[in-house]
Amino acid sequence: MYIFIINPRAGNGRAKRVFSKIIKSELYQSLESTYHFTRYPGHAEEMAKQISLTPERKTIIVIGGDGTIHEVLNGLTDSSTPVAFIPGGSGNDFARGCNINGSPVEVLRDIINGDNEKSYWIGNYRQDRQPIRNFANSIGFGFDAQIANTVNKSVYKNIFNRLGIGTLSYVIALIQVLIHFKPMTVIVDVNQQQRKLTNCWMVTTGNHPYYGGGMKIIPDAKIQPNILPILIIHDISKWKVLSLFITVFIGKHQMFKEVERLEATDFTIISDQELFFQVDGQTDTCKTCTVTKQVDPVILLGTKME
Ligand SMILES: Nc1ncnc2c1ncn2[C@@H]1O[C@H](COP(=O)(O)OP(=O)(O)OP(=O)(O)O)[C@@H](O)[C@H]1O
Repeated sequence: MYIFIINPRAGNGRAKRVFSKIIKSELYQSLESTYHFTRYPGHAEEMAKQISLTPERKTIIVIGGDGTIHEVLNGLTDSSTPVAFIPGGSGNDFARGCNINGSPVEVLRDIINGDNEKSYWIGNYRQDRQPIRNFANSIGFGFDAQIANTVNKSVYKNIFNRLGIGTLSYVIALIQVLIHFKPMTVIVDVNQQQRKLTNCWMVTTGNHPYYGGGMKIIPDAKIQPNILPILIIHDISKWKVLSLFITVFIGKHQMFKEVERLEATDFTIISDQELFFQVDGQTDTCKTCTVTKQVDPVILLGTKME
């Protein structure tokens, strides 16, 4: 049984259009399936939870963007329900990171064929004393989070998304944030080593390289168990940050001496002040956060990743 979860708001209606193409295909009509549209934020998470609790064998096929897959991965109660994703959002970093491409019906064929099945180790995070949550793409503290926050609140986001130049929103927000940004003082605990960073711009990790609709924030990140690739930018001038972020688009920013690239099974960030963070593009604040990898991978269908 295939159960489709579609976010009709994702990609300004793109996910809905993607599903209307799929529903007309012979392939879809040959499947035993049901579908559900999300009706409000958080609904995909609730549905994924209910679906994963049913005893039948089923596959969840998500049509939406990064926010929708984030919700579904947080709703799963265990890793026994395979998940597939057909991109229908604006940024679609999850699809990019997992090498899910082709027309909607081609992606559906890749899902049904079943020979494109891979393990996907999602990330876990615990902000302050709240319950553990999952991330599909990335979690970042500081500068990248403030950029995501500015983009999400902006009036230009939807306009640029409609024009297919959504990354331009991040460039504009980067300049807006750069003008006022104050570097953070944080304690970062990586590999049992605590360091105090007094001029820290950002601490970011991801399951794959992409952020902000295609920026290669951690160019060599791979979907793998147990290891978090961590990028820390600190002790850098505002002007140099600008040139550094220009190179993010081609994934060359790791050459800068102010960029540290570490690996760990987990890390904790601690601050006296509320810290901005972004997780899969949505923003929040916290004073401490521990990040790790989930031990049991999600079974992801329809991906051409290595
Ligand atoms: N029916 C609905 N009405 C309003 N918002 C919804 C509804 N269903 C889901 N949402 C919310 O829509 C938000 C945006 O979805 P999503 O992130 O998938 O699309 P996107 O922002 O266009 O794509 P991307 O994140 O890839 O740029 C999600 O945070 C989700 O909670």
